[in-house]
Amino acid sequence: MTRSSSTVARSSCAARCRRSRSMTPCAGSIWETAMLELNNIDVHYGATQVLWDVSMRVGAGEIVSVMGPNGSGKSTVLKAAMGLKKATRGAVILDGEDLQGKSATLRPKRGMSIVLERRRLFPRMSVRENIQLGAFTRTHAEAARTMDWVLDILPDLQAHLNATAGKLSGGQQQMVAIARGLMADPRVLLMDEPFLGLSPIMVRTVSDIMRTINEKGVAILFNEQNAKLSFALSHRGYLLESGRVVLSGSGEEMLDHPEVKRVYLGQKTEGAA
Ligand SMILES: Nc1ncnc2c1ncn2[C@@H]1O[C@H](COP(=O)(O)OP(=O)(O)OP(=O)(O)O)[C@@H](O)[C@H]1O
Repeated sequence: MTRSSSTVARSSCAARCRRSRSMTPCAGSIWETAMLELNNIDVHYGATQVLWDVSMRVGAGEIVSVMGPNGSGKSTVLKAAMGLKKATRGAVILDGEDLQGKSATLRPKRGMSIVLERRRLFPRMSVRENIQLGAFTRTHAEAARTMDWVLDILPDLQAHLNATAGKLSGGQQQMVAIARGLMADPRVLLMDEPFLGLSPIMVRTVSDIMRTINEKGVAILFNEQNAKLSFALSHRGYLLESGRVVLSGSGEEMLDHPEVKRVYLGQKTEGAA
């Protein structure tokens, strides 16, 4: 299959997914009332372009995944959304406000925060100190209130607040990283490879935590290269290949797409040799 024929087929599928959105509970009005929008984003590292014309939407209350193979640009999408990597073209819109070109520190103030890939904790600091770093834009009183809310979502952290972060297991460290992201009291939480390096049990635990966070009214945009995990957890998903969005739809539609099944789920599909 050639790239061009594949792209045409996939683009029409993406359009069909959008047109048929009322068939799925997650889309419809949510699509129309996008909270976070990436519009036609290009990103370069030096002279090398890694994202081309990437457009994505995250509606209030949605879990949205970005799936794709190694090096397809998933992390760069999240970094561009968070302002950690400047897009060379396009716009990042949060609740109608164009954040493109504005400082990354404005995002938490506007209700967006990120859980970085590989946790990025300060290993010699305590769990409490690591978590509190996420509240750097907030008052002491606000941070204290949010800490209670965070510990309600992640009660297992309570017993480890005074422990040295670097001594925790990978799964516990991921909880700390999530807690730190939540301390900004975000309305949209970006999660860069939240399952990286976790055991299957911890993957289930972190998936459940993501659902709980979402049920509390926080929209989530996350990336993951396992198709099943990505699309089973998300209301909607995007497939990114070589820096381009090649397919989008509801989680169910993505899991049911013949190409996702064949290439990313290793399933034989009708007509396949
Ligand atoms: N700091 C950087 N400098 C130069 N190139 C980079 C940098 N970061 C990423 N890249 C390149 O940009 C492309 C996209 O990388 P990115 O990390 O966004 O992909 P990814 O889909 O998240 O990959 P992975 O699943 O392996 O984390 C890759 O070709 C990568 O080598």
